[in-house]
Amino acid sequence: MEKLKAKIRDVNDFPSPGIVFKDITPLVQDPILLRECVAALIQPYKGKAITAVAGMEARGFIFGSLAAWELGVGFIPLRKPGKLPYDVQRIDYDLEYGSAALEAHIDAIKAGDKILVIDDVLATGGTARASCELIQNLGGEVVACAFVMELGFLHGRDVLAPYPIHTLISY
Ligand SMILES: O=P(O)(O)OC[C@H]1O[C@H](OP(=O)(O)OP(=O)(O)O)[C@H](O)[C@@H]1O
Ligand SMILES: Nc1ncnc2[nH]cnc12
Repeated sequence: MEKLKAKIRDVNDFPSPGIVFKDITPLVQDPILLRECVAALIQPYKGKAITAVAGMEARGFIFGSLAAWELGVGFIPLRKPGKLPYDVQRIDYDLEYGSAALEAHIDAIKAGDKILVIDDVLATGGTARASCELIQNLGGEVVACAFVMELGFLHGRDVLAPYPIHTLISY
């Protein structure tokens, strides 16, 4: 996983002063590492009963849709407000650098669906926790949350305590 770390770039003071932003664009531009990264993300869930992968806009779309493809299941986009065209359910939450909201189509998940949640970064856990609650509010079951990296000093794991977590890299 050191190879992955080497391709994640620190950008200081983005998007606001004091934040060290973990930029995954060098990683996703590397075709071999991108494949290795997605393979490692989905490894614990191969052969498990997963109905769909859900990913959060925007970076969760990159890893989530590739993971869905590899697992042979569909992808559910959890989007920023006002982007989904049909009827939505919404959830509001806080993150490391502000507050935000996500929406899902009301027919994206059926009762009993088993959902794997995928994103690039687990920071405060606000985004992932809200995503899990949105999925549950629509009747789905969250099987686990998988992330490329975890910012351990922000204790997102505690916020996500009710859910199994899989991360590839920790800072
Ligand atoms: O654990 P948290 O503190 O909630 O932070 C993690 C979230 O923050 C980033 O998304 P962001 O909202 O910046 O959106 P983006 O993917 O569109 O850049 C990241 O992609 C995660 O979704
Ligand atoms: N420090 C960080 N770098 C990249 N994405 C983030 N999402 C929340 N905090 C982040």
